[in-house]
Amino acid sequence: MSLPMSSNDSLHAVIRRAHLRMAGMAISLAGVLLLLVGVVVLRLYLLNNLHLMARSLAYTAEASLVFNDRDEAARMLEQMLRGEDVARAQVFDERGQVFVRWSSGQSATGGAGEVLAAVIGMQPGEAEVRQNGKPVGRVVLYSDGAGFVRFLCAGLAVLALCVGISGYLGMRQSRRMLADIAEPLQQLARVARAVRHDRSMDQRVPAARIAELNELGDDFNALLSELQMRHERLQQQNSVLELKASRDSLTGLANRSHFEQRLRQALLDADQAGRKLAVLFLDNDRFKQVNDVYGHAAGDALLRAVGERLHSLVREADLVARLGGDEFAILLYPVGGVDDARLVADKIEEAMREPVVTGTGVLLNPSVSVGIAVFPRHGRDMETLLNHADQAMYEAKLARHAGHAAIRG
Ligand SMILES: Nc1nc2c(ncn2[C@@H]2O[C@H](COP(=O)(O)OP(=O)(O)OP(=O)(O)O)[C@@H](O)[C@H]2O)c(=O)[nH]1
Repeated sequence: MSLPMSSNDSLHAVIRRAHLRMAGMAISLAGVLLLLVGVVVLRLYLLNNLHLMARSLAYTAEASLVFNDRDEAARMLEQMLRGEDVARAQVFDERGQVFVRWSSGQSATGGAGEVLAAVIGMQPGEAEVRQNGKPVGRVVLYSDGAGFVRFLCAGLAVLALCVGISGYLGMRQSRRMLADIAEPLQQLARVARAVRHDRSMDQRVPAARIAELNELGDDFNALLSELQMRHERLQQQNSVLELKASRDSLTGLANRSHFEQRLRQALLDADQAGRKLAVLFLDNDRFKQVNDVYGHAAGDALLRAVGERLHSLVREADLVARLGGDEFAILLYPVGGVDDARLVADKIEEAMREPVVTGTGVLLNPSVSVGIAVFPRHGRDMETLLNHADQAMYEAKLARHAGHAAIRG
């Protein structure tokens, strides 16, 4: 059976409509057939009944006809037919003349029964009146069709009840089917939507009662697990790449581009929040000599050691970076002002007093020159601040070059 469907019909609506139609059609068909069979059987029964009644009247009317007593015949008809499903009765004498008539008057069905009886071809019930085997008259009875009307009313009421009950059962059945078929599909759609819109791959389709749908859900879940695994692997690889892209490979500190990115963000934030930040620019003193005298590996060891010491001196929120070569930078945010930044610079100088021992046992005296720039006092943008700090560092280095030895052998 094909059902007309609009593209927006839900599965629930389709199942419910199909159930209702099937139940309605089945019950209507069965009901109409039963009514037809019932009418045929009832017609036979009523006809038989009418004949029996006519025969019994024929026995009773025998005396009235023989003694030509019409009053007695009329009384007898009234007595015997009142309350029966008979509309009219006629008693004929032996010449075929009407001897007496009887009518029930206003019928309970208002005439509809008689029309119905005529429609289904209900014939009158007849019986001969005999005396000593010789016919002396005839009794004819016409049905008032009340039996048919009662049967039809009861039949239609039962049919309506059956349609109602089957409709209700159909709805219940469709609800159960909805739970078994539509709900797993809805869950599948919900999870697919969550994956598509929110990229949330940790949701799974619950188990379904129907084997095929359960298998579909399992396959979908397996696919999701695979996708989730790949997604997590990609995320891990991305974060490793991101980390690599923002780190200096020698010291493990932030590199220049990451430092500049963080500095830009911090400047925006400090500007909005009315806070201060400081940039410390650091350059190793006479670093070239380390490389020249002890080799590049010793120079690397010194750079790593300086990086570690710088990192250990600042707060978690601050950022230490190697800008390249023997240059480092520190972002202090938030900071109280120039004095706080100077305190950090002093701590750096203090930390550099401790010599560095390389893997090959070479003892190196680290020394760095530090320049300070504070936002907003020395500049409001990154370039100005870095230039200022660089200039300050250069001046500090000039002062240092006077006497400090960078290498102690
Ligand atoms: N070992 C090592 N050396 C590096 C690295 N990157 C740059 N250098 C060297 O570091 C030296 C930096 O020297 P400069 O800053 O120009 O000079 P300096 O000797 O520190 O002199 P001042 O800064 O004036 O005190 C150069 O010789 C570079 O070749 C590195 O990753 N490892």
